[in-house]
Parts: sequence; C-alpha cells; structure tokens
Amino acid sequence: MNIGFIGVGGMAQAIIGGLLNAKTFAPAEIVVHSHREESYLPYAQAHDLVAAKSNQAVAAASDLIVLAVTPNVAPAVLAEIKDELTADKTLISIVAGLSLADIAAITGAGLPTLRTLPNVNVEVGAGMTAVAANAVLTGDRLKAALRVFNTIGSTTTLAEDQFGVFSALAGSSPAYIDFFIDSLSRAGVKHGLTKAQATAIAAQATLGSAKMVLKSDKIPFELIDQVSSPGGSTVAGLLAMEEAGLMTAVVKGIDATIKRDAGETD
Ligand SMILES: NC(=O)C1=CN([C@@H]2O[C@H](COP(=O)(O)OP(=O)(O)OC[C@H]3O[C@@H](n4cnc5c(N)ncnc54)[C@H](OP(=O)(O)O)[C@@H]3O)[C@@H](O)[C@H]2O)C=CC1
Ligand SMILES: O=C(O)[C@@H]1CCC=N1
Repeated sequence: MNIGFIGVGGMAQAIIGGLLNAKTFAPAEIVVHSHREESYLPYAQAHDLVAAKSNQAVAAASDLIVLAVTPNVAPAVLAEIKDELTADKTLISIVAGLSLADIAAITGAGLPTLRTLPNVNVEVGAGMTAVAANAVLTGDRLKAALRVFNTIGSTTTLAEDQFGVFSALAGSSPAYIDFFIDSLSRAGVKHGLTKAQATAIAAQATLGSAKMVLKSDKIPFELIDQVSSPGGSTVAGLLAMEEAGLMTAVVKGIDATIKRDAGETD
C-alpha cells in the first residue's frame, strides 16, 4: 500500500519520520511532492522516498493521499488533483480548519475522506491525533487510514465542531509545553545549572508528570496536592506562579489559539 504526501513541510516530515521509525511503511511506499523541487527532492533522496513530479502524480501513485499543505493553498491543490481522486483511494487531510464539507465541495461526496489534526509528537511515536471520517469511509478502508496515526501515537474520534479546541489543546500545545519546559530550564540556568542539564531535567520531569496524569486515577489537582508538602517549597512556588497569573495566562493563550483557528483576526 502506498501513502502519498502533498506538501512535505514540518508536519508531513514529522508524520513520515514517525511512520519510518515504526516501520508502518517502507520508504519505497512513501511518495512525496511539494511546491518547490529544492525543498522536496533532497528530502526524498535523503530518506529513499519516491519523489513524484507533481501533486497529481502523488495522487495517481498512492492509495492513501495525505493533504499536508498550508490552509491558504489547500482548496487550489484539491482542485488540481480532483480528477485523480477516484473512489478506490482515501484522502487524509491534516489541514487545520478545513472541514469535510469544504473538501467534499471540491472533490464530491463519494471520496472516502478522513479529516485529521495530528500533533508534531507523531515524529517520536507519541502523537495525539483527532479524526473524523466522512460517511463513505468505513470498514477496512477506515481501519487502514486510522492505522497511519495509531502506529505513531493515540487517536480520538471527534465531532468536527470540536477540532478547534482540540487543535489548541493538542496541535498547538507542544509549542506551549516546550515554552514551559524552556521557562523551567531558564530558571535552572538562573540558579547555576547549564542549559543542557536544566533542559534534560525539566523535560524528564514533564514527561513523568504527563505519564502520571494518564496512568493515575487521580485528577491533576490531587497530584498537585500530593507534591505540595505542608509548609513546604512547592506550595510556595505554586502560589507565586498563580500570583503571576499562570492559569489565566494559559487559558487566554488557548482562547487566542481557538479564535485564530476559527479564522478570527486580532
Ligand atoms: N505544524 C503543526 O504542528 C501542525 C500543522 N497542521 C497542518 O499541517 C499543514 C502543514 O503545516 P506545516 O507542515 O506546519 O507547514 P509548512 O509551511 O512547514 O509546510 C507546508 C508545505 O506545503 C507545501 N506547499 C505549498 N504550496 C503547495 C502547492 N501548491 N503544492 C504542493 N505543496 C505545496 C510546501 O512546499 P514547499 O516547501 O516546497 O514550498 C510545504 O512543503 C497545515 O495545513 C497545518 O494547518 C496540522 C496539525 C499540526
Ligand atoms: O499553527 C498552526 O496553525 C498549526 C495548527 C496546529 C498546529 N500548528
């Protein structure tokens, strides 16, 4: 089975990297093309992937076609490959804000289509991807499309009107969590650790805390209490962070993310 990528930017490369690591597809089963030859050709050569000469050629050569271009060009690219999108193929879109109805308006409703919103952590097999299938993507075809994302992380089926909030909480949040890790690390540097030491310590603590939340039957606030010894240093730190507005800052950031995803400008 061949999987083709139209657009080979940051996100497509994260997915391809994850799929190659997981051996979900052999390099010869991965077909790529993007706007500029100087961008996709060296990437294809470096990973032994199949470089197609056009977006149509990707669609023609692939069973699963991943639309991984930026939202502003997605409708034009779909229109360009429309004639290659026969009902024996599955279209997988990762384009934020592009609905199944938007896609069907260009491709027709008979094309099996999976709308997804993956996050960059698919590259290390720890992704979080939202999925919504259209009415004609069912059975084994649906399983084959879901397998792409299940081999590089977790998936959750979501109503399309929840993709905006999902995109903020999982699609964009790696950037916010990295910002938090970097803030912890910078504080470590302030107190004498090297940046490399501090970053490794902060990242491992973040990874462990996420695992605890997922594995434990306690809610995060109970875990916070477990760490906060009476009269101790953690509660002092927590109160200082809250005085600086940490929770409000996070919620405001997520609100802004959702607004922009919905097409609102400042
Ligand atoms: N980054 C992320 O964490 C996430 C991104 N997404 C979605 O993924 C999509 C891609 O985002 P991202 O990878 O960050 O963006 P990038 O800017 O890194 O990549 C965009 C890609 O689109 C290609 N492209 C542009 N125009 C065309 C065209 N006409 N034909 C073929 N290819 C074209 C570019 O080609 P070239 O380089 O050759 O110009 C490039 O490979 C977006 O729709 C975004 O909403 C979804 C979830 C998470
Ligand atoms: O920044 C963006 O628009 C995309 C959507 C989710 C993550 N990156």
